[in-house]
Amino acid sequence: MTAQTDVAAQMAIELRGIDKRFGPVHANKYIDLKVEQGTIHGIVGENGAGKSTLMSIIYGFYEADEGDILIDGQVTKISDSKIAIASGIGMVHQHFMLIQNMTALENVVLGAERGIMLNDSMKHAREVLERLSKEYSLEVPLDTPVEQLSVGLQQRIEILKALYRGAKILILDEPTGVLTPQETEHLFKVLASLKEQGTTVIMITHKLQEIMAATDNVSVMRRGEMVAHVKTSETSREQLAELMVGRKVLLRVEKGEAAPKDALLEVSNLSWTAPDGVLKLDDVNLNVRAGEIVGIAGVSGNGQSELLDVLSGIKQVQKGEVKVNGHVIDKSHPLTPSEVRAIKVGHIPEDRHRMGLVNSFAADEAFILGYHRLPQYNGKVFSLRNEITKDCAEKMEKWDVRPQDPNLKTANFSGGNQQKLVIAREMEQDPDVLLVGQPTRGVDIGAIESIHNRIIDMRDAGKAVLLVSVELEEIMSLADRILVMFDGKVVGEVPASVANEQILGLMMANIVPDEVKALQKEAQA
Ligand SMILES: Nc1ncnc2c1ncn2[C@@H]1O[C@H](COP(=O)(O)OP(=O)(O)OP(=O)(O)O)[C@@H](O)[C@H]1O
Repeated sequence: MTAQTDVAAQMAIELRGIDKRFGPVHANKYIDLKVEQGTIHGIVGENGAGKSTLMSIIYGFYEADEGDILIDGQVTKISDSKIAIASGIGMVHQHFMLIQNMTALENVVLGAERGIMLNDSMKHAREVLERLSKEYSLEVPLDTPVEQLSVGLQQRIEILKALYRGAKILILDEPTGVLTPQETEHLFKVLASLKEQGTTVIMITHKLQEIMAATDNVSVMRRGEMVAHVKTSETSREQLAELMVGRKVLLRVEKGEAAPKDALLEVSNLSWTAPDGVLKLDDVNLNVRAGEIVGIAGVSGNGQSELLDVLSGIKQVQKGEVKVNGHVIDKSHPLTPSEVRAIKVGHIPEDRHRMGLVNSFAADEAFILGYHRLPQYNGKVFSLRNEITKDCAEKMEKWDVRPQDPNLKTANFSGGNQQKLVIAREMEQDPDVLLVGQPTRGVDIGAIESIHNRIIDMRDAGKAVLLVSVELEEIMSLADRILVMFDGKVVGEVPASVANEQILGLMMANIVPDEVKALQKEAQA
């Protein structure tokens, strides 16, 4: 054995010259990567840099046009996921691959056992899963249908599924994008215990503080190339951001004082009950004035999503009243989402896949989605197609959506670029009231900077912005006033100048600290 193969043998996985094109898009350009055994290795890079493509090649979803993959020092041809799994590779995708009406146990066993799920194999699987759950703090209710479980628990099932199939190398694509801060903390504990037992973890994330907290080494991609490999202990968030984007990035938002005027959005005594009888919005009262950003903080699942859905017309008002720009919306005056848009309310939905885009549409079609009934488009979409495409191309350039191809199907854009498409569409309509849900989920650091600046520009242009985000840092740096929701209620309000993580964290658990109570009394007086 040569000295060189000795070095390679310590690597759990090594990539040599991996190259991949999708038509004209050169997604991975001769990538070299070494991932040491038993480490947590971060992969960062702008939206569209080629991270997911590279991981999909390792997992056998795509085959590289050129290059070699070495597992434990051996060149391994991974032509499909079955071979990847047999080679000890597991992957947890950004969008989970679980069958919603099956239980956790059934999901884990599905596909891993030969033939039908026999009682014996289920019994064995249960024993193995119970052991794995204990060993790695991955407790989940094994017999509950997945659809009834939180995203955090669903992610644990995905990890268990990979471990059950014998994964020694676990790839996580953007694992914390949909997790609460508590769930994220728990996930990092799980990853640390996996590492302790010798598992290698590769994690794609846009969150540089997570890279700093959880990884041993980081590789940086930019525009299809691998531009740097660094030890986490020898780098900083600022340096990583600069390596990713190729320029210095401002990690803090800069904004002046707000100059709010009259309320453009007024919500009075709004309640909404889900079809299963659960009260999701409980007597919500709030207003957003022209020229201010009101942030809503809270652990996800406390009514924020339903609030945005009702305000945007996706769900109908059942009780109470919403006043937008002088228009009253209530039970007897409901409005559809396109009618709400027509009264100049923009909506950037939290879930771009379910609500923001239609995957089979081309970018230029996606760009007028929701606005196609406005007089300028209604009945004319076909005859105006060339203009719509040209307009879309211009906006894509302005918003740096990559690739700048208005004919590309939305499904074929990277996650962050899909988000930029939705944001560009909504902001370019120049709404008076902008409802924003998780605007930077899955978005890279350079694009976050530009999205944050555009939200502040909207405020400074006299628009009313209601921002829902599970990222406390985002809420604290953008909002002028912060409301906290718990169990469908607004439990309190804090001026951004006073807010900090501790105060908001307590309020998110329905404990209003004395200093906030005093401020509220003062405001009432
Ligand atoms: N199936 C496909 N067909 C055509 N182009 C594709 C396909 N999959 C990815 N691409 C393109 O390849 C490039 C790399 O995309 P990829 O999803 O790997 O980026 P990423 O770094 O993971 O981005 P993000 O952080 O936004 O998820 C992008 O330009 C994307 O549009």
